[in-house]
This record gives sequence, structure tokens and C-alpha cells, in this order.
Amino acid sequence: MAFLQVLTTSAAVALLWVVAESIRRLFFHSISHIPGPRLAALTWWYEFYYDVVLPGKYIFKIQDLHREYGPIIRITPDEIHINDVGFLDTVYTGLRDKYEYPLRALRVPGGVGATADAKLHKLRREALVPFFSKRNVLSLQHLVTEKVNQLSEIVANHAKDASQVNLSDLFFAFSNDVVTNFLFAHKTNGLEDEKQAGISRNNSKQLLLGVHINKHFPWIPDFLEALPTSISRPLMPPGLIDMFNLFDRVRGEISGIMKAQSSGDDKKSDRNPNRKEAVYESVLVNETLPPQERTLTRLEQEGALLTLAGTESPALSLGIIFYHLLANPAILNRLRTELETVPVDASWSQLEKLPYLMAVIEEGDRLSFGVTARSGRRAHEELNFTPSPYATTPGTGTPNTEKSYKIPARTPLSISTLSAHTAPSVFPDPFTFDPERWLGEAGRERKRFQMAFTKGSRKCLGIELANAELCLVIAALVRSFEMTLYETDARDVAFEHDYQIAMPKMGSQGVRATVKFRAQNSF
Ligand code: HEM
Repeated sequence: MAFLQVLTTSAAVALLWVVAESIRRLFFHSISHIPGPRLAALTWWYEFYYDVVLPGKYIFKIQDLHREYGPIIRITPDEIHINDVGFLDTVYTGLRDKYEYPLRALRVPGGVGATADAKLHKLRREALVPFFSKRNVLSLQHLVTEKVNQLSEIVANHAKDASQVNLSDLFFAFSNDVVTNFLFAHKTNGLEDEKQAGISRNNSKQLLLGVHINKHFPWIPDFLEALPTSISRPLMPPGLIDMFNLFDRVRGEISGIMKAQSSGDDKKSDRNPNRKEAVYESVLVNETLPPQERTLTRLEQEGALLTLAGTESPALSLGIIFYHLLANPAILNRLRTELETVPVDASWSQLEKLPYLMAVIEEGDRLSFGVTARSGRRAHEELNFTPSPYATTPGTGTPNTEKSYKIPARTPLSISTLSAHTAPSVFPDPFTFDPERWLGEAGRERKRFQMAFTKGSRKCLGIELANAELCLVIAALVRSFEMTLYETDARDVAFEHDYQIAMPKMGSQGVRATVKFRAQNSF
């Protein structure tokens, strides 16, 4: 009887809380004046439905909502989305914290990219900046060319025996090898086994398929990780196990550096026969970083996120670029003509001066949509949004496009890359691969709307490395091989699902091609 009473009272209290909280969210919340669907303002289950059930579709639904409600909308109880590239600088530059809620998806709070607080982020980022400088990438360019040569040899073997090649698998292994060898003293050679490359790419994809669950129900992965390894490992997706293996390798490397530094013996040659400085060498001795920033756990997470960031995005851009080059012979031929103006073994510095090659890369990055998840920012000051001339999706119902809206300080705010890269005022015919749009004065002007690497203080740290990789791979493969798409269509590279990065149609096997040598090949 007493139990029944407790149950009834608890249910009544819970109901009362739900009613009171719903009234608060709808009528008394600091952003209740922002237009949008009532259900999205009321509950995160609205987002959950499009993120998890459909899945990975909320980012597309948001664009539909803009067509209905105008350029500024409330997309969850706490969050605003803006569909106006004229407001990009206001959202992404200046002192901005990241919004903590979506960062849960990645589960690596120690990584610079997953750091919410702007001041802590600045500290962490400054420790890494010298390592990612153009100068350092130039000095380590041989690590990239070594892998480009290996990649070219694998493709040449396919040309010799007239077999198909899965370019997406190879690009994944390539960028994973490059970023690992660039960051750490230990080396990987994922390219040596094509079959394993396919398995690793798929594992990484499985890991990313978990991001929405991690965000909506962080207690599920917390619970899994708290279980004894013998129970949890069989339940985990293989991508997570790959991630743990990476943690182990990174931990071993950091411990070695720590030991050597504390014993005063930091002769790199003893522990690192490659005489290659690891990203941690300078971080560990960086006195501006407090001791808690130099712990094993923090640095392990940093290393894991750097590896993930440096693997998926360049591989994706390369896959997209090769699909469009092979599907558009006129673009391919124009690129080849330009590449013939530089030596066969042109360096990155020579290649990055070629305007058409750079336009092809710029367009591939645009259609990769960079990080597709909403990368929410919180301004420390109140903002005021008035639609700019770039806001081209006026509401169909209420005439709210001319109206200004106050955005309270610390309100999570974003403009997704889908919204920015398909803004008709800047990118007409947005889903067409058209490098031309990046040429000349108009092309230069357009660059301020390129959000593949985002902008402001949180801009990608790996831009130089990514550009070196893309230039060298495209030049090598385009010059040496004639490829024809094999059972690959536009949906194999289209942005169909948002899982932090763009995913194509479910079940896609990636970009596949048959290969022949070109007449003037160097093999
Ligand atoms: C085409 C290739 C790449 C693209 C499109 C890309 C895109 C991005 C984007 C959009 C962000 C911002 C994420 C956010 O605000 O939530 C970012 C951050 C970052 N990227 Fe990349 N990335 C690429 C390659 C790389 C490479 C090769 C590395 C090397 C490790 C790298 C390392 C990083 C790091 C460390 C951050 C965090 C920066 C910070 O928070 O201060 N990226 N990247």
C-alpha cells in the first residue's frame, strides 16, 4: 500500500515537472521568441527522431524548417540554427566557446577539437600550432611522398592485372598512415594490406555510426566502458576496439617520452630510430600547459582525436574528387593539361601554385561538407541577428525575414556546412562539381564562405597537411593512370547522412574503378 502511494506521488511529481518545464520551454525560455516547430522547442526527442530513427537526417530537416520558418530557427529546446552565410563571421569568429552537448558524441574531452571552453582551447591549441605549421609540414613532406609512391604502386599493380581498385579503401589507409607517421614516432603501414584497409575503413565507419547514440544517451558507452574488458569488448563495435588499440600505442609512446625526459635522457635516437619528433615532444615540455594538461589520459585522447580527424576528412575529399574527375572527362582533361606544365615529380610547393588543381581541391572540400554535424558556438555577449542579403530562404508563412532577433549571450548557435555550402546566393547549382567557381576574383571572394575547415579560432589545424596530401595524390594518380568508374554512382559520394562527417547511401562500397596505364606513365 505504502509502495503504491510512493509510486503515485512520484508519478504526480514527475507529471507536474513535465508540465511546468514544458511551459517554461515554450513561453519563458530565453529563446522562446525564436521561430520554429513547437515540438523541437519542447523536447530533444524531436532531434533524436531525425538523428537516430531516420537516421542522420536532422541536418537536412533543419534546411526544410528554414524554408518554412525563415532564416533563424529554434532547433532544440536550447539551440538556434541560422541559414544566412552573411552571419558566418559573427557565429564563428571572436571569443566563442563550443557547445558541450554535441561534443559528447566524440567521447574524447581531452582533444583540442572537443574542448568547449575557449580559454582552455586556446592553451591546448597553442601547444600544437608549431607542429602543424606549413614549415613543419614542408620539412616532413617526405612522409607524404613516401606514401603517395606506395599508393601509386598499388594502383599500378591493379593496372597490370586489370583488376578493380577500391579507391576509398586505399585513400583511407593512405591518410591514416600519413597522419600517424606525421604525428607520432611509431609508424603504421595500412597500405601494405588492401583487404585490411577495407576492414579498417569499415570499422571506422561503424565507430562513427555510434555518434548520435553517444550524444543522446552518453550513459550507454559510459556503462559499456565501465564493464570488465572481457565482457565489454565483444559488445563493442570493432572501430572502438581499433581506437583502444590506438590509445595503447599512443600511451606506450608518451610513456617512453616521459621517462626519457624525466631521466634527463631525451636523446630521441634511443627510443625513436626514425629520429622523427612526435607531436608530444613539445607538448610535454610546454611550461604554459599546466600539469593536468600533460597527463597520459589527456594526451591519449588528443592523439586519438588527431588521428581520427586526420584520417577521415582527407580520405573523404579524395574519394569525392576522384569520383567527379572520372565522371567528368572535360574537368579531368583540363586538370591534366595544367599538370603537364610542371615536372612529373613536382613538389607540393609547385603543385599548390596551379590554380585549376587548387580549384578542384576547393570544390572537393566543399562537397565533402567538412564536419557535417552542427558545430555550435556560444558567444559571451548578446548578439543581434538581422537577415543579410545572403539569406535566401524567406519564411513562407509569417513574414519574419526582415525582423531582427536578439540572441542571448551563451545561446548555442550554428550554421551547418550543408547550409553554408548550398547557399544559392554564393554557390548556385550547389550539388554540381564545378571547380570553375573557385577561379578568378569571384573565386577568391567565395573563399570566405568555404566552411570545410570551419573558420575563426577553431579552424582546422591540419589544413596544410591535408593540402599537401591532396595535391600530391591527385597529381600522381591523374598523371599516371586512366581510370573508369566501376559500379559507382553519384550516391556513393553524395552527402546523404550526417554522422559527424558526410556519409553516402547506406551500403555504399565506396568509389571503385578499373585502371589502365596512361601512355606516358612512369611505371
Ligand atoms: C580535407 C581534410 C580536412 C578537413 C575537411 C578538416 C575539417 C575540419 C573541421 C571542419 C574542423 C573544425 C571542427 C569543429 O569546429 O568542430 C577541424 C578541426 C581540426 N582538424 Fe581538420 N580537417 C581536415 C584534415 C585534417 C588533418 C589532416 C588533420 C591532422 C591531424 C586535422 C586536424 C584537425 C584538428 C587538430 C582540429 C581541431 C582544431 C581546434 O579545435 O582548434 N584535420 N578540421
